[in-house]
Amino acid sequence: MKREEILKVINEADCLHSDAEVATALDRMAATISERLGEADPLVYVVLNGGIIAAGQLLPRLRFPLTVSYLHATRYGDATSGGRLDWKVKPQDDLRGRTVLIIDDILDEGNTLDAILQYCREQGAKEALCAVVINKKHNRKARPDLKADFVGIEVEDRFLFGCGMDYKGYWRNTLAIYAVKGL
Ligand SMILES: O=P(O)(O)OC[C@H]1O[C@H](OP(=O)(O)OP(=O)(O)O)[C@H](O)[C@@H]1O
Ligand SMILES: Nc1nc2[nH]cnc2c(=O)[nH]1
Repeated sequence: MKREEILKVINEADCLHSDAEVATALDRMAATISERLGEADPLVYVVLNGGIIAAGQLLPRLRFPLTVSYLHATRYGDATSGGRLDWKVKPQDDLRGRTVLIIDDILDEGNTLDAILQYCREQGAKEALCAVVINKKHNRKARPDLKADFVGIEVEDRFLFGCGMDYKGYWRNTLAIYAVKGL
């Protein structure tokens, strides 16, 4: 994409949640996570690429013992609708008997997190939980009862970017959450 097009996307986008609103949501999430997992010595996994901002903002708010690593799974690429999940890097630690917390930017249809959590449980995790900054509100979840354990903000059913989410590779690097004009 040309620089002018990249700038046009953000200039024309609707800002759905400001930096301050996302920060407040992260504070709330961190308090709930700390209450639930403060004693659990969790293995925390960031889902690359989208989870980098969520994790970078959330982890310093968690003031209890935990370890952090990453996994890499993707199913959208540059498209605005998802395909098959492509596992690029699976968790490298021994998950047996551990509490696992997965951090990602968004639970949309939920195929990504559903597969990741299932994998962790198959590997022997005692419990596998997930935290997302955004839950997208619609009735196309991979399973009707699919919910994240910790959610920051419920967002309308549009194609989003910012806060880790990309538009054709760009604009992951905002805290605020935007919807692409017309999408
Ligand atoms: O709930 P779902 O419909 O499965 O979508 C959610 C996933 O989509 C995005 O990742 P993407 O596949 O775009 O890869 P990326 O993290 O590299 O952007 C996002 O970071 C989530 O991991
Ligand atoms: N960038 C982006 N990635 C997603 N992955 C799942 N839903 C979305 C979305 O709305 N925007």
